[in-house]
Amino acid sequence: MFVPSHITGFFKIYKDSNKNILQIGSIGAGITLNKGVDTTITKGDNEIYFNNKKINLRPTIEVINQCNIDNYKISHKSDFPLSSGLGVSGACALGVANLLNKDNNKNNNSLEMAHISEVKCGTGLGDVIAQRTKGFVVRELPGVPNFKTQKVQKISIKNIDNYNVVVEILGKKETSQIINNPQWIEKINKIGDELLLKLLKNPTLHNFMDLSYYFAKNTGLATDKIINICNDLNFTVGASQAMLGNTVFCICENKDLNDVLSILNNPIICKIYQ
Ligand SMILES: Nc1ncnc2c1ncn2[C@@H]1O[C@H](COP(=O)(O)OP(=O)(O)OP(=O)(O)O)[C@@H](O)[C@H]1O
Ligand SMILES: CC(C)(CO)[C@@H](O)C(=O)[O-]
Repeated sequence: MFVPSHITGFFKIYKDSNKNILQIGSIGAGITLNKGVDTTITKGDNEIYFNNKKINLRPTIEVINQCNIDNYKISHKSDFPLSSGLGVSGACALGVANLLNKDNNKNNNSLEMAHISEVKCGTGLGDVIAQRTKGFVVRELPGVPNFKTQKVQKISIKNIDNYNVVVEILGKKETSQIINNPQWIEKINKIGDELLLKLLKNPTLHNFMDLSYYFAKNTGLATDKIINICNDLNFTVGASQAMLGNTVFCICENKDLNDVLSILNNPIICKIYQ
């Protein structure tokens, strides 16, 4: 079961504790990539493997707990590491939830299960909704119900084959340390507030990258190192920090790909997956 990775460019957090957990989440915009996580479930001793290493991956465990299964071996094969702003924990949670719900025709539940797991673990607020939608995704209301009420849009991209998403992972950053911190929430929400409307007025990849860079820089989430790399990539469609990680992502046209690769140390070339 393949689930694409997801990069959030900018977002705003909605965490009202009086609300149902399905309504907690974020609004924002991002893209899914053709690299991600492939998950399988076989019989075993209740173990979870991530790229052949046994780990206790909380978002996956949360999904299992909701399903009451036993004697499983879950294997996540991922193109990217965890904690890098690429929505890998969400891809793992949604992959398991999709597999566990496939047989009993409850597939609509799998998104809810994965979202609940991500919110409980503090590992994501909107990734799995975008990962289910796929493509260039705008989330106009927080949480899962809005997926059903069409408040999640897939923006069409003209000439999509001409675009590459180049990813450079510089280090790790735990999402929960940011989205559970009141000072960061305030900064993120102050800057993130008007960006979605600006994107919807002009829904292009170029504008998405401009707004993502503005968000990364003005929230203070991006390090100087990331800002410098983004500035070096200013001849492209745009470059910014993948939220919420210590990772640069750049969208470039085919004609600029070699120049982008020459600037980065460990570039990973992806395509937008829809
Ligand atoms: N070796 C490990 N063993 C167990 N859990 C791990 C290990 N490495 C990372 N994790 C867990 O993986 C999860 C990563 O979630 P996190 O949200 O930070 O990253 P992500 O989903 O990959 O990216 P994003 O920033 O896009 O959400 C966290 O719960 C973290 O504790
Ligand atoms: C919080 C987040 C940026 C982590 O990847 C993402 O889940 C989102 O856009 O809500």
